[in-house]
Amino acid sequence: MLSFPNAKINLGLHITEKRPDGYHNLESCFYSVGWTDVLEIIESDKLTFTSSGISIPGNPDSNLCLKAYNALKKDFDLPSVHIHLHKVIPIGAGLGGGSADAAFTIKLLNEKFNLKLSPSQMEDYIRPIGSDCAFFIQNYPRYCYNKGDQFEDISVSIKGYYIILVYPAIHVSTGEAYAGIKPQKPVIPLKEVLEQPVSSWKDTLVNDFEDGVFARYPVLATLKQTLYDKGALYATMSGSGSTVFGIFEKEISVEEIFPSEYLVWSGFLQQ
Ligand SMILES: C[C@@](CO)(OP(=O)(O)O)[C@H](O)COP(=O)(O)OP(=O)(O)OC[C@H]1O[C@@H](n2ccc(N)nc2=O)[C@H](O)[C@@H]1O
Ligand SMILES: Nc1ncnc2c1ncn2[C@@H]1O[C@H](COP(=O)(O)OP(=O)(O)O)[C@@H](O)[C@H]1O
Repeated sequence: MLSFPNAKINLGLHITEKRPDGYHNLESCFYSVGWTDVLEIIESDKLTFTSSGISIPGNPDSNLCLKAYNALKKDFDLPSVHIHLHKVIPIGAGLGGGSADAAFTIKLLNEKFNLKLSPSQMEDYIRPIGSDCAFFIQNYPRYCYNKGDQFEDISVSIKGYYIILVYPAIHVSTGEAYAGIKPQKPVIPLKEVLEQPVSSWKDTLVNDFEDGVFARYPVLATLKQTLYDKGALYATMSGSGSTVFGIFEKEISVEEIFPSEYLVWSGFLQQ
């Protein structure tokens, strides 16, 4: 059985407070985009994991797909499987690719072995594996809060706009990005900003990680400005970076804008 774990972007991101457990509370809007990995699960005589495409740092035995399998295995008599992941979404890029792989593993196993888990039960299995994993279970644009693992529906739609995502081959560690933050409540509530048209977001929709990460990697600020120069209505960094994206009213050609080592995805937003 095959599935296609997709990336997310953050529309606004406020780190509001440090929690007693060392994590941070945040508020953001997670928005699914069509940059995808490919995940296949087949029955096998022993549990194995392989990957192709972009090389994944770390030991394959600790891949998030296996963590997701093991989380279900504790409660269900699952058969052994072979999991193959073809990695396309850049890693450590603020796109939540690894979290999507974990969540889609749970969804695929639920379907393949008819476990009859509800979306909220699947969210409970995946939450301990990574803060933004739970989003990918239901996978539609939502306001998120707490550690980024609790959700509310929201009226925001950028469906039909054209988006360009650019990963400039810089790996930002999520933990380090959080370490550089001074938490504070936003002046204008995020939900209020998101109800306004995209064309007004430039001065009001803010990612709190930008200042610290741009100070370390000034090329990211240049990249954001390039997207505005090309006509973006709105441009920002996604999550803790380093991917920067621009939202455009219509399709634009991305050829020759960016250096060849950058990974670029563009397309119309479907949700
Ligand atoms: C920043 C965000 C925002 O969308 O996305 P990405 O940039 O990763 O896509 C997320 O909060 C990333 O969540 P996720 O990538 O799942 O983080 P985790 O693996 O759970 O945590 C990595 C490290 O980041 C810090 N961390 C993470 C989440 C959180 N709410 N507070 C934190 O302080 C902790 O130091 C933790 O050890
Ligand atoms: N299936 C996977 N895909 C990507 N990264 C994975 C995966 N499994 C484990 N990891 C580990 O998780 C880390 C961050 O993954 P990723 O979700 O891409 O980050 P981010 O959400 O910050 O973009 C990587 O450094 C990698 O070592």
